[in-house]
Amino acid sequence: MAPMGIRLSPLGMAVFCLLGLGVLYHLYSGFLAGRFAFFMLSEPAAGGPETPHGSAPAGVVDLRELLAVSVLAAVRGGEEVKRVREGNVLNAKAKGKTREGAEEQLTSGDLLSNRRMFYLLKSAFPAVQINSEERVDTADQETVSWDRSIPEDIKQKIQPKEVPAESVTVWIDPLDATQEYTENLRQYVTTMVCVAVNGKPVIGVIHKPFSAYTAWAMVDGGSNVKARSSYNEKNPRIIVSRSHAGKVEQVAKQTFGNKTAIIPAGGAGYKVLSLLDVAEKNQEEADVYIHVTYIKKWDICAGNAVLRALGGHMTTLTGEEISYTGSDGNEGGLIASINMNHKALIEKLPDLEKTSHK
Ligand SMILES: Nc1ncnc2c1ncn2[C@@H]1O[C@H](COP(=O)(O)O)[C@@H](OP(=O)(O)O)[C@H]1O
Ligand SMILES: [Mg+2]
Repeated sequence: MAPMGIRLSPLGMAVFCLLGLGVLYHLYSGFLAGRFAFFMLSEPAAGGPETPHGSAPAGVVDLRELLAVSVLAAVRGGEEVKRVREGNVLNAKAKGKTREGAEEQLTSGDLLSNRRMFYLLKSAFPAVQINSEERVDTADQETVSWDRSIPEDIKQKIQPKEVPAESVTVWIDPLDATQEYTENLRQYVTTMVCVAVNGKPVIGVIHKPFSAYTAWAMVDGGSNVKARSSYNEKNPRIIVSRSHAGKVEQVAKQTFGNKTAIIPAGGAGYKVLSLLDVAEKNQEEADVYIHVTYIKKWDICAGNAVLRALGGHMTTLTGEEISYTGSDGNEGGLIASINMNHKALIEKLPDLEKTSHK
């Protein structure tokens, strides 16, 4: 049998210590040092380390640049959405059904906008993960490049802020409210880009192609849009889906009473804008946005980021934050509000499980 106690000679001890130091040095100079550098770079880096072309070092992205490209992508995608609608050749076809059995439409507007938005973002930030509602046809690449210019209003309001490229997930919705687009209800249509960092929605862009209106916001950064000065907390107007409603009317009435005003509208982007101070002719106003069926993360991420940046909230119906990494679906419904007691709203909601079995 081997002896239980092992004795090392002084030479053995020295070799052992040297080996240990070697391992520590390797860890520190490689992985840990990299992490530490990213951490330092996450601080606003006015005049920080830059490559000769003024862009962030490899492996790192500047959120201000990402915001600028996101706005451009939403606008450029919107041009396609508008062009297809005005040309009246939508080539609409069914791409499938939702879990509730509603037909999901796909048009040339969705596909052409997606192509533009995806390749613009991908060429500007090749290292970043991009999740889009529509599939990208790699055989049909578009060569669109970003000239690296940052619009004046973004420059004035936002400081450069670098984060590791691997922590970023971009979500694109090339045409929100496709159903309404096919019905020519143009006011509901938006294009959206969202940037999540470690799953948290940080940058949101919501663009209305038919009125050339764009809202953007960055958490802990700035925005070009703000909350309204007041909200009706006692008798809130509830904005809900017109084409994927599920039991939302029932939920809203059970929560706020039978007389509560319910506004059916298309598009998740449009419904988030209805909670804000948006000076737009065809934009309705509401106090709370509720959605009870399954929904995809590209539909809600940009609105979630904008609300969060302005001090509002978008959570599941049980009050959980939605993480914008991993799977593309959100199962828990959503409730969005700003300048209201969001927790109190959630506590008022009926148990959805019970409601759906009624
Ligand atoms: N139950 C569901 N399943 C899948 N997608 C849903 C859904 N409910 C809503 N959505 C999507 O969420 C967006 C907003 O929905 P609504 O207008 O009904 O409020 C729409 O996105 P798209 O138009 O981008 O497909 C819609 O398709
Ligand atoms: Mg959508």
